[in-house]
Amino acid sequence: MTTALSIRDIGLHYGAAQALRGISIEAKPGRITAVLGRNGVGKSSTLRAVTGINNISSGEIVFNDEVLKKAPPYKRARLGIGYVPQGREIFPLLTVKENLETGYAPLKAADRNVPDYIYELFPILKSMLGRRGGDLSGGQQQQLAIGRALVTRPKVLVLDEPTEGIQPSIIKDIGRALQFLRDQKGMTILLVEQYLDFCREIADDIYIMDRGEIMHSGPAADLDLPEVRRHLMV
Ligand SMILES: Nc1ncnc2c1ncn2[C@@H]1O[C@H](COP(=O)(O)OP(=O)(O)OP(=O)(O)O)[C@@H](O)[C@H]1O
Repeated sequence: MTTALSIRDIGLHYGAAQALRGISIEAKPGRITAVLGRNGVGKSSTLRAVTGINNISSGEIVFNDEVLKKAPPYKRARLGIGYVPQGREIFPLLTVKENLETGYAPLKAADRNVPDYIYELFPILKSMLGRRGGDLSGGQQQQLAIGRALVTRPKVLVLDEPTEGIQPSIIKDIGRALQFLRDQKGMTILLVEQYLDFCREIADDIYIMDRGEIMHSGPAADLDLPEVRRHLMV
């Protein structure tokens, strides 16, 4: 399974306000690509453009050689774009099992099951299947949100600040899970983050974003740390 996602020179507006100014990002097949930036620089807007929640005003997004045009979110989910939104968006009154099953929506009837490897990655989900989503800790909810996205059988997994508000031990589990998905499942992963050390540990390619533009990009190993820290400072 090797699928690439290519964001080409996209612009995005909220009314008259321009949030993205010619963003280009290549999420290469079977690699983890991280976009780093402070609050409000346009990271979530970029991911919402990829998932079809927000329309772009210029440029194009290409998934597996197909230009996505105005395909709505459910069609993109069906194509294989899995999304873990900022703040997780777990259904608090549904059980863990029911939250996972919401991931069935884009699947054919025959595929409507939860693959075992999801429980191997996040054993806590199996032990809490009957609990309400709202009773889980932030870290457990993040694992549930990733599990739910994996139920949709994504080829590309897109995550919005997966470490936000999460305790260090669970951040490590999430990092290991993303590396497993890359290494064992050949998944292409695109995430946005503010947490530099997490990205340096797991990402292959890193982009730095500031005020709606990409300021720097390259392999994680070649990062110019003082320059990156300057962009991440509030
Ligand atoms: N629905 C909206 N309507 C109007 N302006 C918006 C909307 N969503 C975001 N913005 C603005 O667009 C810009 C980029 O926001 P975005 O949420 O994409 O940034 P971000 O880097 O993800 O920040 P955060 O880490 O706070 O989520 C900001 O100036 C923000 O105020």
